[in-house]
Amino acid sequence: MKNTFGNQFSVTIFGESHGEAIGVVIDGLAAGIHLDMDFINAMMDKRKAKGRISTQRKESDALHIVSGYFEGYTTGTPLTILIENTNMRSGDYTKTKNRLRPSHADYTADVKYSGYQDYRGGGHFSGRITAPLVAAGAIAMQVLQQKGILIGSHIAQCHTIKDQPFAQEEELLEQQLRQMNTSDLAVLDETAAQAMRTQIEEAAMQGDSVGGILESAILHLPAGIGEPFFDSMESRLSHLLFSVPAVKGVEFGLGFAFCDRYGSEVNDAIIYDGKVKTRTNHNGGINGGISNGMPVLIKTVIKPTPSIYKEQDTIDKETHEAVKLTIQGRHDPAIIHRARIVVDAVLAIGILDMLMERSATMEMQK
Ligand SMILES: Cc1cc2nc3c(=O)[nH]c(=O)nc-3n(C[C@H](O)[C@H](O)[C@H](O)COP(=O)(O)O)c2cc1C
Ligand SMILES: C=C(O[C@@H]1CC(C(=O)O)=C[C@@H](OP(=O)(O)O)[C@H]1O)C(=O)O
Repeated sequence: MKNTFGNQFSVTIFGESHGEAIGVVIDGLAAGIHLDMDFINAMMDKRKAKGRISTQRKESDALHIVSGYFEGYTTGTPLTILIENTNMRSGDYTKTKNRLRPSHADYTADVKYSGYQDYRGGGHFSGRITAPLVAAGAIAMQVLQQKGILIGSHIAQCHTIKDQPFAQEEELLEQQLRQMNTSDLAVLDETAAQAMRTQIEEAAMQGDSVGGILESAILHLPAGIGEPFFDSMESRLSHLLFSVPAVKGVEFGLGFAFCDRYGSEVNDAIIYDGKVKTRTNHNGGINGGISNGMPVLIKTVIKPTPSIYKEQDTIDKETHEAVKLTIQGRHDPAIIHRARIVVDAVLAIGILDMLMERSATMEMQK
């Protein structure tokens, strides 16, 4: 299915950045779940553009639940959420309509949709469509939290500034996740946070943009979730992560850093401490595509925002002549601080879907 993800907990997203509204249809929610709107809105708030480090397009992202919800509880039928677009400046895109933005989806959208796509603001390819994704992820997160599962991320690196890494010790990691989940700028080290802000603001002043790396963790996930090959936990989570605009790389555990290590250095010794555990967690909580009960550890690379104000080389899509592009409009000088909650949201969607698959199999056959 093209615009839908999930087998048991499925989300279908729709809308364009400059259309009337964007939204999501969620299927697979049980009847009788009391939605914690304060929790859901707090997650929505973390994606919002704030200050000089974000786009100046301000949207309230108010959630209008139009189906599947009655008197504070889910009904068990498809839950549809609409989010109105209220602050568009479509004129910014008129003059440069034929000039394909380097690194954005203007060219690929044009080829795929034969020129019928809504080009304003990147249309359906806009980061704006991650707002309904966060709404769906917040609902999934609420369900997971009731099962004791905790998900969170921090900005491990923004351009050249590094945060301290997540703690390896589980109790400390849990504290850090809880701290990040109440922070607006998800950085552990306050000095690094300030340096990141400065670097983003400096890039913005130059008409440029920066990217970075998010580090995420999933805690208290039981062992045994996932499938051996095509639906391995890595496959399912990276499928979702690569759906987020501007994500260009994902790694689990040591990831690419495995390349120059000996097996004897990076094999995770198995121990028993009330339950089966590993002494180290280089594999990021997953073996054979299946969770092993240790924290699931993921890194995600977010590229610098494609729409920059410096002059760029491109072509006119009608004439194919080489032209210069100077954009107008309101863009994020960095995406990473807003994408962090989108990453948490898609991880929650993926984990809930996999847990529901597992429990459906066990319930029916055991
Ligand atoms: C939360 C969020 C905000 C974004 N803001 C912008 C933006 O202001 N300007 C822009 O050009 N791209 C922005 N992007 C990224 C583009 O949407 C994305 O790079 C583009 O759709 C091309 O997709 P790709 O980078 O995955 O290839 C944003 C992405 C996210 C997740
Ligand atoms: C509006 C949001 O982000 C937008 C993401 C985006 C893009 O190209 O991805 C481009 C800009 O929007 P516009 O269509 O107005 O140029 C950003 O402001 C949002 O995330 O809510």
